[in-house]
Amino acid sequence: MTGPDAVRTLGLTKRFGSHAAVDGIDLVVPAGAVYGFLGPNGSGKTTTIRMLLGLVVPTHGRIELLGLPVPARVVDALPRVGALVEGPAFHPYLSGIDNLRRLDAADRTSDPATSRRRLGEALDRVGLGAAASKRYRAYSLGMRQRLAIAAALLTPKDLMVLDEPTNGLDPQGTREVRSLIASLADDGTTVLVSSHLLSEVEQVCTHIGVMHAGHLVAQGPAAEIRRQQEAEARVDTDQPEQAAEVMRELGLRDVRVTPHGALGRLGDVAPEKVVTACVHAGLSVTRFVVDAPTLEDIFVGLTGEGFDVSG
Ligand SMILES: Nc1ncnc2c1ncn2[C@@H]1O[C@H](COP(=O)(O)OP(=O)(O)OP(=O)(O)O)[C@@H](O)[C@H]1O
Repeated sequence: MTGPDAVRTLGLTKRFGSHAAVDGIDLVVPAGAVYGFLGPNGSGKTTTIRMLLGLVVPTHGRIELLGLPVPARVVDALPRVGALVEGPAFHPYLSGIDNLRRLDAADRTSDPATSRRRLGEALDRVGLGAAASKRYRAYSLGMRQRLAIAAALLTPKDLMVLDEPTNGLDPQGTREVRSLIASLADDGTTVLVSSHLLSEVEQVCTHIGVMHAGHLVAQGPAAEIRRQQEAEARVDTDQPEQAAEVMRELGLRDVRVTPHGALGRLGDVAPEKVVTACVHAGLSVTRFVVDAPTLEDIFVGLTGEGFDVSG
């Protein structure tokens, strides 16, 4: 997709007293991305999202949403942004569709003439078409969260911002929300989704940003972060010291000698170069392995904290 990035911030900062909840972050969410905004609880994700949506005034920094400066043009940007931040209040004894009808009627920007069609489309969009007339109290947790997303989709959106949409959901509900995120992305909607549970979003993210203590400690395409951050090459040989020397000369970092050979972080060095250089140096290589770290490993390295993978 071309056009401006869906979200861009520069030096975005929020202080509460002397505490910087968000400390000078430069967030870039490209149009068309599913951006996983990850980090442990309290790392500043919600505060960032609230600033993006004009709900909290930044202490410093600039924000652009869909190419428009916020807060100056927030009124023009927000109708194109669907948000799930606090979750709308639904009436337990009303059906899903009646709940949406109430919300739509209360929205001064929506057109009553098209309400019926838009309600149907939003419910179908989240897979609740068949359960539209069931009472809200009979919905499962996953269905409730999908109805909240439908509420954000009553008018077409270019960007969806979902703050911890899988919080409190069982594995089935989590899968439902995840597949909904994937289908929103298929339709060209940019999605910014926050989570402290890596496993819940990593499968659907094209991009990730990792928050730690108010700082954005990593950001970029998910594949690139996986590739660049920590991939390690391991050479098994009966001449470990010489192998380590070759690896250092090639520019590998953190090179260590092991009982069976040597290993080091590849960085930008192509793995095949390691093998070629070892062979050229006259080493007999008995095994060569590249260990790509899991995102979990990377986050533990970046934040010093594990992500709760069980939920
Ligand atoms: N209104 C507020 N007043 C004072 N401190 C606040 C306020 N809102 C957030 N904080 C603090 O800012 C820090 C970041 O909180 P934030 O809610 O943005 O984190 P988070 O990453 O979204 O975590 P969580 O997933 O727990 O919501 C925390 O230390 C929190 O206590």
